[in-house]
Amino acid sequence: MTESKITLNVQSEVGKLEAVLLHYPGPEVENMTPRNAERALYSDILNLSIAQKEYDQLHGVLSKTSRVYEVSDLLTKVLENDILKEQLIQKIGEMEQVPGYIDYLMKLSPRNLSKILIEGLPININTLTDYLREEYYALKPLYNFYFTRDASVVIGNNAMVCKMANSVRMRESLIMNAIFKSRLFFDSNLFNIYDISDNNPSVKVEGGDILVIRDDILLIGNGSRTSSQGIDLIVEEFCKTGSGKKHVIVQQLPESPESFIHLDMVFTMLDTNTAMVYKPLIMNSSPYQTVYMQIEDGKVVKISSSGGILNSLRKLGVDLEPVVCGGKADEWDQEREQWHSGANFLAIAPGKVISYARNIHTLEELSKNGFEIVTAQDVINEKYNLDTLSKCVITIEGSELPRGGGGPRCMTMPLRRS
Ligand SMILES: NC(=[NH2+])NCCC[C@H](N)C(=O)O
Repeated sequence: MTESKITLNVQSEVGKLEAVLLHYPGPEVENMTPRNAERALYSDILNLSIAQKEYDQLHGVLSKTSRVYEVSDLLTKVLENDILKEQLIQKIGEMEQVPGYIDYLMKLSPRNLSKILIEGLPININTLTDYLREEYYALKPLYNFYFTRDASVVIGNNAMVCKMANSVRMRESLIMNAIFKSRLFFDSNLFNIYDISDNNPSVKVEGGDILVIRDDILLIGNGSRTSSQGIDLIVEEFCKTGSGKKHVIVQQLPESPESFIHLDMVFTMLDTNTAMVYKPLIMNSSPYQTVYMQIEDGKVVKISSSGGILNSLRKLGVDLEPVVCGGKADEWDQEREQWHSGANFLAIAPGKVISYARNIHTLEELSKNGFEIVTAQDVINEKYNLDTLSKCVITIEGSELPRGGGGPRCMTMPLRRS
């Protein structure tokens, strides 16, 4: 990471990625047992050493192609400032109801504190009540922090801090808020959904549900992680900035299975004119509505049901060719590959995307659509010059990482795209 500040700017899902925020998965992802894996929002427990090797491939490709920021480095820098440190610790003490640990945390060095805030802090057991509670942690590990996509989002020049649906991910948002608010690294406006939600428990917003399609179009998933009340707040904030027309397209999502948690698990952009779709939900008729909202000079002037994401976008001049996750032939392949984040792509430039190597039917479909398949290792070793390829999928190994419940889009938070 270099030192100069950058201005946040994201106006699309596919513009050339210039800066991205990552978190290298550490011991926090293993700090669980089958008894509490579900509470950690995991369907299985990862083998960390393999997950890290897989993550190295993602990290390697992104470091070659854009500027990479690591959350724990930024957090450590923030904690070097005593005032910011105290503000963050107080907030955590209050939100996670651990006032008794504040003095201890304040005495830790910035690096050590950053580690504990991410990897968790075991509870001091000196009362019978604590003993019988069978709780191992005072501060739970941030099991899901390697999915940096979810706790904050950059929309235009704004950083938005999310209000997570599950308390086990709440600290991620507090940390992201401290990082943006410090203004040490990024120039941007900041709005925090927690702060503007007025403690309304119905307000929930997570970044995996938010796609910036164009500077005037947001596509938002509405399901277990992002509520209608949350979307109404985003609409209000999004309306306030700038003048003229804006468009919000909302796609309802099923509550289960858990692979439908975010919109980016069923729909992601691959190029200016191509999207990856999970066909049963995006192209077939289903009980899940697509709703179009038009906003003019700060006011919602129209809300109507619209026949699907592709149709809504086409009306706004964004004509997308869908590529079917799992291939067109077999619904089981579609279901299985969607489960392993087969629709979750990150574009690092128009038509240049990253995905897991395991989803072979999806890759075959992409190949039929003119995408060259190259491995992350070959890109890292400079066997390919990405500038000379027009459309490509860079594949990373993914046996362990997808067990956490997400893919390349979930694991990356774009800070700047051109
Ligand atoms: N943008 C995404 N789809 N993120 C996936 C997050 C998965 C994570 N286990 C959770 O349940 O929160």
